[in-house]
Amino acid sequence: MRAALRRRPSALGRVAAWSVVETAPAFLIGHAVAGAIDQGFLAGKPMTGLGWLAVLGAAWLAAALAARQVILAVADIAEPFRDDLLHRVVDGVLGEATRAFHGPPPDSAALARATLQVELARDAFAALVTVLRGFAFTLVSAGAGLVTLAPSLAPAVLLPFATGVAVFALSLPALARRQARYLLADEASAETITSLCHGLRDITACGAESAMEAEADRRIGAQAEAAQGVARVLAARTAALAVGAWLPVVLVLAVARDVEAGVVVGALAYLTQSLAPALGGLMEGVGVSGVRLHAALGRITHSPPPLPSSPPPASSHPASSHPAPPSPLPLSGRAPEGVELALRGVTFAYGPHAEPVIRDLTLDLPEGEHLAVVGPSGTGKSTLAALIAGLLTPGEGTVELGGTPAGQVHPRHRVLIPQEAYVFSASLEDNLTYLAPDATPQEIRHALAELGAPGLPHADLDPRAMSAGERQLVALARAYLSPARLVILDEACCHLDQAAEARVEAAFAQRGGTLVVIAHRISSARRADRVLLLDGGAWIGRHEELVRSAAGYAELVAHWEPSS
Ligand SMILES: Nc1ncnc2c1ncn2[C@@H]1O[C@H](COP(=O)(O)OP(=O)(O)OP(=O)(O)O)[C@@H](O)[C@H]1O
Repeated sequence: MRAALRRRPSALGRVAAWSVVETAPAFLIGHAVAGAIDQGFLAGKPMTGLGWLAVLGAAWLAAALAARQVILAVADIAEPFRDDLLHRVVDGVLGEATRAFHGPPPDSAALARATLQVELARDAFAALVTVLRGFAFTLVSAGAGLVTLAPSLAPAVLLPFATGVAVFALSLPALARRQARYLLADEASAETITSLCHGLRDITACGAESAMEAEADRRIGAQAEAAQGVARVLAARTAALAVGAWLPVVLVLAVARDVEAGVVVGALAYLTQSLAPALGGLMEGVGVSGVRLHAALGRITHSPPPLPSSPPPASSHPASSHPAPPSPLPLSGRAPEGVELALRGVTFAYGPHAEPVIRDLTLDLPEGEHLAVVGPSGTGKSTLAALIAGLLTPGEGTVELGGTPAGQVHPRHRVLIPQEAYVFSASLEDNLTYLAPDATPQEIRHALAELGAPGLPHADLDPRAMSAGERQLVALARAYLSPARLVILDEACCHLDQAAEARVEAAFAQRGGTLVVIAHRISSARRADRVLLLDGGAWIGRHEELVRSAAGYAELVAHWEPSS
């Protein structure tokens, strides 16, 4: 900051020169008011009185023009300050990435956060320079005006004013600490809630809603407490303002004996029109911009302090994070009676004014059936999968599993495996038995053999070190071992080769229960008992029937065949 101020002496000079003009009314106000009253209106010379007021009006006009110039000059100081900070941030992040050549790539999210802090720092810096300058020049102008107008009244104004400034200055360190704590708490709750939103699907799939709700609650509570801490220190500002700005009014009136009326009003004008607003502006400016600048610079120059303990919730993208083991499954949720899946007139849109993705879909899937869902991208296959799993609620119609609304079925009784499989950092056994705590080692071996995954490492899994295909095999084996009678594979084999995919689908088909596969290869559709085509409308039938009866399906098959 010092470097930024020193680098532009001409801008500093302009700031000072225009500040003199801007704060000239602070000097003139008392003299003009006293002159207008004593020499003009009380002396029976209204034109003289008006003349004094006109002088003051002209000074205010010039001050308004000067204020504009001050802002431009301050910008000339603040912009290079911003550029400087930005260089440091970019150099720092890129330098770190270059040094750790074989390490992870540059953290672009951290860079984006840091550049945001730079913008905040620039704004706060400009605001602080403006406020401090305004306070200093107003203090000098109004102080000089007061001392020259009414030396006998000056101590009654200036002493309490200095006390008010001191009280405020003393409260600053505590305010800075509490503001910083508040900013951290705010960031922690934003981060938690963002990652909860990103991991919503996994959280629901794992039944971790109540644990995650408690976590969000904890963060929001901490933020509220930090905000109350800030508010308590801010109360000290009210005391400082009372002592510095309003006590002098009483003192001036108490000691103003043998002083002309115009001089008393002039002295009070210095206080109420110049000094008190300057003190209020200082408190607001330093209390907000100063503390904000302090926090932003702290963020930029130091790594952020660790957030309060407890790991973030699992992201839906294992490769980009270290998911922690999910919380135990909740006790709520029902076991369906049978697993016949029934969709009745289901319509679903992602917003009240959005076009429905699924429109009036009716579908019956008896227990044990294997259904493949196919269709061009964006036609609602994943949305249907989420509706069947009870993760989304239809706007109209019903989705029931064995007579129980899909949303009320306990997570153990239906499993949805998305494209990005969820694996947490724990042993293979922990991962596989999450939905089947009683599975025996023999059952685990059997599941892995059936799915063609006997070679998975048994030691603690590091999701980031595993291939996407390995992660899918872990998730598939976990679903295979679970008691779920409805399994939904939403492109869950997309990272496996065709042979491995065929083996997995065959294993699930033999396992029993109902199987819904969102297919990304024609071979998946061929293996299914029936195929549901979503292409804006919905068509259902056996593969051969659909090839004949649905032009969209024939086109899709023709498109897929060469690569299948
Ligand atoms: N959370 C969401 N909010 C708003 N719109 C969404 C959301 N998820 C999906 N959509 C939109 O709903 C439509 C259907 O999406 P969906 O993912 O179900 O299609 P899909 O057939 O599975 O596509 P793909 O084969 O590419 O995975 C798309 O237009 C998509 O942009």
